[in-house]
Amino acid sequence: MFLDGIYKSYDEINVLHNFNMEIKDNEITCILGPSGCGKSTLLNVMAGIINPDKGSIKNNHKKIGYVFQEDRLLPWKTVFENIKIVNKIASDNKIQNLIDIVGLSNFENKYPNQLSGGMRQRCSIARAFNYECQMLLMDEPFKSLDYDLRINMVKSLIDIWHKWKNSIVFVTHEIDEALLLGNRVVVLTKNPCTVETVIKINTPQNLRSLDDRELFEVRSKLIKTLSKQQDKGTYKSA
Ligand SMILES: Nc1ncnc2c1ncn2[C@@H]1O[C@H](COP(=O)(O)OP(=O)(O)OP(=O)(O)O)[C@@H](O)[C@H]1O
Repeated sequence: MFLDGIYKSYDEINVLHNFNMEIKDNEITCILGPSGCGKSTLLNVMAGIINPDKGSIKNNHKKIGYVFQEDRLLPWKTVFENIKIVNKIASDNKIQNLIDIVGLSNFENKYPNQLSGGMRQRCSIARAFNYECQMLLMDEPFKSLDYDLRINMVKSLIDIWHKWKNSIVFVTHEIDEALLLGNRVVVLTKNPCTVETVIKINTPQNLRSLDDRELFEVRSKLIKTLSKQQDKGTYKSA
């Protein structure tokens, strides 16, 4: 996908101003940027949910999935049914496997109001995996999870992506998530939102550990770049 000269304003706020970015096929692109810089707006433009004021999007992907910051589950459907609904021909075994991957075994017949916020979000992630899209947009999908669960979800996402090799665009405030997941990490600026830096990480995801030399060097670069941005206090690194 290419975003070419994208502009998007809300009233007097120029959120995206001549924004250009390429999302490579079959890669995970992680996006970091100051709070309120326009990351969700950018994903919404990519998904076609909002139209840019100007600019063009070149996209070969017919099926785009989206994991929103909130779970958006159907309250009258169970966990199993919420996951099934986006791909009704998926086998029950496949859906059960996704439920197990996201750690919701034994909750298949529960309704969203019987789950915690983190469990609902994991259900919405399983639903996105069941959708089998060519491009998956994920807006801070693990933010309601505690550290251990987040790291487990990162590992599950890597396993699924290895089988599937679709394009994933993953917005996060967590540097460690970006380090473990991204083939590329894009840092955005605020007012207006533009691409500050793109860092490529060469070590394959399944061989990465946060102590690796390459990740250590990328972390230092990211911290340096992000510290130039406003709201640098919103970034966390374990
Ligand atoms: N529908 C809207 N109407 C008016 N202003 C909006 C609208 N959506 C977003 N904005 C403004 O646009 C800017 C970018 O918002 P956006 O949600 O895209 O940022 P973000 O980087 O995703 O934020 P966060 O890191 O807090 O999730 C913010 O100043 C926000 O207040």
